[in-house]
Amino acid sequence: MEGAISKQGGRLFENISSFVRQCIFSVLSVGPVPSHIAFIMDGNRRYSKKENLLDGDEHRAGFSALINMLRYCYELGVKYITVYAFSIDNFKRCPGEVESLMKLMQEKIDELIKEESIVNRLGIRIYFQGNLKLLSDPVRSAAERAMVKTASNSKAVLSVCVAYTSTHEIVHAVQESCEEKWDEIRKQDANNSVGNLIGLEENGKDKDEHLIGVTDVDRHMYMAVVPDPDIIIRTSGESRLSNFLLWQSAHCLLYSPTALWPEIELQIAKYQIAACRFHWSWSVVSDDPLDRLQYFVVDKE
Ligand SMILES: CC(C)=CCC/C(C)=C/CC/C(C)=C/COP(=O)(O)OP(=O)(O)O
Repeated sequence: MEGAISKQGGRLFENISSFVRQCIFSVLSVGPVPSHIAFIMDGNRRYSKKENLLDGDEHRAGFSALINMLRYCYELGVKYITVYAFSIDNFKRCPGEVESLMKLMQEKIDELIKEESIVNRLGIRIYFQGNLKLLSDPVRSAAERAMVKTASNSKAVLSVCVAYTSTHEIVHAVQESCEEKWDEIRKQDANNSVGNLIGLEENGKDKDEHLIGVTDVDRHMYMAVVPDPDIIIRTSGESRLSNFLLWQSAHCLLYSPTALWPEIELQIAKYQIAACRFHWSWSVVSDDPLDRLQYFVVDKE
C-alpha cells in the first residue's frame, strides 16, 4: 500500500516537473529565430576522460553531437550553421591525435555526402572554410568532393572551419584585397607607370579611392558566403573566442553553456538553443519594452 502511494507520488512529481519544463521551454522559445549560429565544439577530450572512452573516440562522440545539433537547428529554421572543427593551432597537438582526427574527418565527410545522409535528406549545402592547402590530400579531396556534391542543396548551409584561424583569414582577405586594388590601378592607369600612387595624385585623382576599405576585406573573407553569426556557442563553459570568427563576431552574442560538446544530445541541444535564443532575442528586439512585448505577442501568434 505504502509502495503504491509512493509510486503514485513519484509519477505525480514527474508529471508536474515535465509540465514545468514544458512551460519554461515555451517561454524561452518565443521571439525571433537566429539566422546563423556558430559553434566552438569544446570539451571532447574532457568528455572522453570523464567517460573513460578509448583514444580516438572523443571526437567520434563530438561528431554525433554535431549531427544532433544540426538536426535541431534545421528543425528550428536556423539557416546557417558553422562549426570550428580544427584550428591551425590544432596541428600542434600530438601527431597521433591529429592523425586520428583527420582520419575521422575523412570518414565522416564521405558518410555525409552519401545519397541518404542527413545532409542530403535535409538539403544542406556544405562549405569547408580555412587554409585547405594545409590538409592532407585525402582530407582536402574529401572536403572538395563534399562542396561539389552538395552545391545544389539550398535549404540550409553548414560551414565547417578546418585548418582555420581568424587571424589567418583576415590576413588572407587583406592580401587578396590589396591584389585586387593593384589590378584595378594597373587597368585604370595603363598609360601611367604601374601602381605609382604619387603619379595618380598628380593626375588629379582622389588617392583615397585606391585605399582598401572594410567592404573590400569583407568580400574576401572565407566566410563571406554566409551572413555574420548572430550567436556563437562555446560549450564546456569557456568564454574565449580562441581565434574563431573574430571579424564576423563584432555584433554577436557569445553563449557558454557548461555542458561538454559530446554531451549535446537532442534534448540538451533543444534546451541550450532555447536558452541562448532567449538572451539573444532580448538583445536584438527594440529597447522599448512595449515594442518588445508587441513583438513577442505577434511572434507567438
Ligand atoms: C566531418 C566533421 C565536421 C568532423 C568534426 C569532428 C569534430 C567533432 C571535431 C572537433 C575537434 C576539436 C578540436 C574539438 C575541441 O575539443 P578538445 O579536443 O579541445 O577537447 P578539450 O577542450 O576537452 O581538450
